Parts: sequence; structure tokens; C-alpha cells
Amino acid sequence: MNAPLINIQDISFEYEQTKALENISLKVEEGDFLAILGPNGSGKSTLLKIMLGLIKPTKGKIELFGTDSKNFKHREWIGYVSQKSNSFNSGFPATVEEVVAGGLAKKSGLFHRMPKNYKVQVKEALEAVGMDAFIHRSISELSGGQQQRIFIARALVAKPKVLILDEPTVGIDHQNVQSFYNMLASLNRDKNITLVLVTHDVDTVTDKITHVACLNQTIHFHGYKDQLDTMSDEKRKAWYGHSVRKIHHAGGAH
Ligand SMILES: Nc1ncnc2c1ncn2[C@@H]1O[C@H](COP(=O)(O)OP(=O)(O)OP(=O)(O)O)[C@@H](O)[C@H]1O
Repeated sequence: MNAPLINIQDISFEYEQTKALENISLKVEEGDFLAILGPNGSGKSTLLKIMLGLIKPTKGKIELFGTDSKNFKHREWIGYVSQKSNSFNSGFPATVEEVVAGGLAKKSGLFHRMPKNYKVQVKEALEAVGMDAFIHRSISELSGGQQQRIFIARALVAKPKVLILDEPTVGIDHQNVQSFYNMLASLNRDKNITLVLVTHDVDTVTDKITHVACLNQTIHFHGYKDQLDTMSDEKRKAWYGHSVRKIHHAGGAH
């Protein structure tokens, strides 16, 4: 069996005043669609930043694709769409094509030439998120949810093996959340992209994901989504600070 794509081994992290993560171990295997769930301030964004190598754990070790993260050379294999990407300056004068092509510029370095077939690659990435019809539109004319898809295309154009998304449904209205998840599920299923998604809204857990990790400074549960129903009330309270009702397979938690 291949090494996990992300293997977090007993890490802890403290900001100057605040203990954010304690003794976290978590594996993300190829093909997983993992949702990390937890209340505000439970350490979700901190955990993502550690996965991305943006901050170093105070204790513990991370392996990426079987290599100690200190020696890992293929950061382009891990795509990231940050929480802030959809609170984007709406006056920004760029077309969708330019924004997505920016994901390639990042890969080849600012002073390198764009690959010859960059337009084909941009189009493919936009098709993958169902936004190819918008290629010549200005990014500022799009809705929050449409912009979010464009930022996912921008990450996809660099052909990552894992895509990490920090609260991607913020700014997407309720009716469109389901189709947004369908799009992510098809990236996972049809394009074989491993997905790690963070959200603090338990309702966004749908039947599309494969795994769940419940975080609140420590991991209270990690496993197949269907096993989450076996979590005791006591554990749920410890995780979320109050009782969270069971997650139903088609419609999320209630
Ligand atoms: N840059 C920072 N400096 C100091 N403390 C921080 C910093 N960033 C986060 N924290 C603290 O670390 C803890 C975890 O924060 P984190 O942002 O990882 O949580 P989160 O689960 O992503 O929260 P939210 O759902 O509100 O986005 C919180 O107590 C927070 O106040």
C-alpha cells in the first residue's frame, strides 16, 4: 500500500499565549475526501497551515507523500484555497482566464514563461469546476460562489494531487452549497484528487465526503463518515461544547 499523502504524527502547536493543537495524529490517504469539523477556535485553520508547511509544529512530525515534510520538495502537489480567497477585492480588473492562469505562473515562477498550451490547461481547469463558459468574464462580475469555483480552478491548473480548502462554502448561498459539493465530489471521484476540507458548520457534511475528523484542540473522532453516528453523546459534547445531533446520510447534521 502507498504511504499516506499526509501523515501527521503526534503534533502539538502553541501560539504565544494559546495552545491551539494537542497531540494530533491524522492520516490522509489517496482518494480520501476528508472534512475537518469543529467549532470556532478549535484549531482547524492552524492544522491546515501545519499541513501546508506554513507554520511548524511545536512538537511532532509530518510526512508528506512518505517524506519528512522538512525534506519534501513537491509543494505543488498540494493545492490550497484559503478562507480569504472569496472575500476578494471586487474591483480587481482581471478576467477569469487571467486569474486561473495565475495558478500556473505560480508553479513556473514569476519570471518563467507560461507553458505554450496554458490556454488549454486553463480551459480544462475551468471545465472541472463547471465554469468554462465564464472564461472571458471579469472576475469582479461573478457571485461569491462562482468566484470560489474560479479560485479552485486556479489551484487545479497546477495539477495538485491533494487540494486543501478552508471553509469553501462561506459566501455560497444555501441552494448552491449542494451543487458546490457535487462539483468537489466529482473532482474527488473523476479526477482522483484527494480533498481535505475545513468547515465549522456541521450542516455542510453531506453524503459526498468519505471521512470526517472532529477537532477541538485534539481529535475527538476520525474515521469513515458513517461511523460518526456511533460517537457517544459525551464525546460529542466534549468535541463541540454542546450536544450535536447525529449526521444523516443525505442531509448533514441537524
Ligand atoms: N496568529 C495567531 N496568534 C495567536 N493566536 C492565534 C492565532 N491564530 C489563531 N489563534 C488562536 O488559536 C486557536 C485556534 O485558532 P484557529 O484559527 O486555528 O481555529 P479555527 O478552528 O480555524 O477557527 P474558526 O472556525 O473560527 O476559523 C484559537 O484560540 C485562536 O484564537
